[in-house]
Amino acid sequence: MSAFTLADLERIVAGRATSDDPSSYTAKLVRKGLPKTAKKLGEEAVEAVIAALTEDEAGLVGESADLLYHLLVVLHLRRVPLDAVMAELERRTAETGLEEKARRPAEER
Ligand SMILES: N=c1c2ncn([C@@H]3O[C@H](COP(=O)(O)OP(=O)(O)OP(=O)(O)O)[C@@H](O)[C@H]3O)c2ncn1[C@@H]1O[C@H](COP(=O)(O)O)[C@@H](O)[C@H]1O
Repeated sequence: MSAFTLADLERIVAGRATSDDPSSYTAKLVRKGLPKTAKKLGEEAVEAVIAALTEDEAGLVGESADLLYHLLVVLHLRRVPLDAVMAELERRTAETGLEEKARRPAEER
């Protein structure tokens, strides 16, 4: 399992957002502003849907990575911390009572 988390990528995006490094795609995207970045997120979502229906696992993994990255850039531009999204997911899971079960190792369930 990868040790890399969305929180790691959120920190990197925040750092690169104001970078003057011409190679930074994040800085380029952030400079375009929220409307263009949100539109790009929508395009990436459509590409992920198409990949889910027509591509192999590697294709879907690639499009999913693009989608999550662009979502993080939109959240950054809206100044919404990823943690707020995770807290909402946690709140919903707590309502189902499945949270404890998910945290316990499979053999204990
Ligand atoms: N995870 C990503 C990531 N996923 C997708 N992309 C970029 O998103 C773009 C999407 O590809 P498209 O073909 O749809 O778009 P494009 O034609 O390249 O660009 P547009 O002109 O259409 O916007 C590609 O250029 C990808 O490089 C990403 N760019 C950066 N990151 C990560 O963000 C961090 C900071 O990156 P930099 O800002 O580039 O330093 C690093 O950890 C990177 O790995």
